[in-house]
Amino acid sequence: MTSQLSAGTGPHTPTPVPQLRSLTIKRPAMSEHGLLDYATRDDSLMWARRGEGVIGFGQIARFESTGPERFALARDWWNGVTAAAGIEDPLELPGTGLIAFGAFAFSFSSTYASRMIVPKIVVGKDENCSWITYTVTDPEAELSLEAAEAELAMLLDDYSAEHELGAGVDRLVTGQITEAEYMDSVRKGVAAIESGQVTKLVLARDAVAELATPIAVAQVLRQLALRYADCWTYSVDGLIGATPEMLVRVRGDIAEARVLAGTLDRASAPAGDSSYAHRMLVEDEKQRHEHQLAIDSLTEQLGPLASGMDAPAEPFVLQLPNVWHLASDVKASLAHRSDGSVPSALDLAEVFHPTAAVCGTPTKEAGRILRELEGMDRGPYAGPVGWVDTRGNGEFGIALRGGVIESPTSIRLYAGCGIVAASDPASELAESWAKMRPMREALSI
Ligand SMILES: C=C(O[C@@H]1C=C(C(=O)O)C=C[C@H]1O)C(=O)O
Repeated sequence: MTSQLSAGTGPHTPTPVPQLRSLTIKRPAMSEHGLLDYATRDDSLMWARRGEGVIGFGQIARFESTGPERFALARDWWNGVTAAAGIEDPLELPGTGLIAFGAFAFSFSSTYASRMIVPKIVVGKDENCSWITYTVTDPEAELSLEAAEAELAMLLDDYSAEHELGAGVDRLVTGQITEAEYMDSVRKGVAAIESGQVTKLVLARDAVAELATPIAVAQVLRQLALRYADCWTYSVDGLIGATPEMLVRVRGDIAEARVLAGTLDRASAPAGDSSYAHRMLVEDEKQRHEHQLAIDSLTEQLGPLASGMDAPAEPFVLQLPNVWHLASDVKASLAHRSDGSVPSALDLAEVFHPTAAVCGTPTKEAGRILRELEGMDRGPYAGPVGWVDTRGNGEFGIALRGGVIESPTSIRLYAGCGIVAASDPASELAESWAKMRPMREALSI
């Protein structure tokens, strides 16, 4: 059953807004693996770090949009869904009640449809408790803990993904551009910087992993989550990965972001040199400059929306299994608007996207140049991926260190590098490979 409410305006056909009823109930404590115990289906939605987060099963509502208005249309739709929904949520925590997972295209010109998906069942966990949210459209459907648990048990038990042995061999093939073309685009990027058009440009490339057997998505996600414990492991409708970069997290009126820029391949580190990362990142002028540009772009946009902001003067070194990054955690108190509300995680994802860390500086000009130089559609790579609840809480990471599943046996991986005047094409190519390593390892390719 749908109401007469419709989402958005403009060239898009209005998507009917479903009338949802949802019930959230606290659940008993989970095992030490937390949510990972529930990451067994290849088709589930996921946002998790250190066993906490949200996993979604099934799809009760969905919205798609493209173009420059993709965020605004998604927001209108979500506001409509929220207004029409009957939500029973005694917990009222970030992530409880009705939530939607979202994945957004990097560019307004992408053919990738940005999407919001409301799961039928969500299992969630934070530092204090676990919960289940059950959502139905049928006005006659029973909304109870028993019905929710029965459906969850059925989804988890009945599912055994078929990953039969195939005939081919696993291989990695050239994506939309070759390695030589990538290095050429880096050269052109450096020239654009030297001519003063931009100060920084992020240039990306892709590679397609073709597997002999269907991708064991749940297994890949569990591996990423265990190995990349400092990252947020995500899975939204075929977009999967583990990102170290938090575009924005909103809890009540607090917004937080983890800004990364400045990378060092750990495979390049000389053995026994414990000060290597500090010297090559914290004490390196090029890396610090690149990092500062990323911080400035965030704080400039956050400033007008905040009543207070804490941006550390010195970045720290984030150590991941594949690379080291220069990282800064920025925290702000959001300014209340005249109606008392604060911007939602989805509002802020739109404001901050694309950051200098994945696009360049100044953003608009860098975006124009990268579309021209990259020669590929980034799809959802480097776009916001995460979830939002009906109170505006949510988490959107930047969809990095991942890929898009294009068929049961193929996945397109993406990686990019920040280019500044001192960048060297061969080093940037090597860095892009280092950034694809987590997915290649998880896929065993
Ligand atoms: C663009 C990517 O990563 C971004 C670029 C970085 C850099 O150039 O140093 C570091 C972290 C990310 O902000 C990617 O992983 O594809």
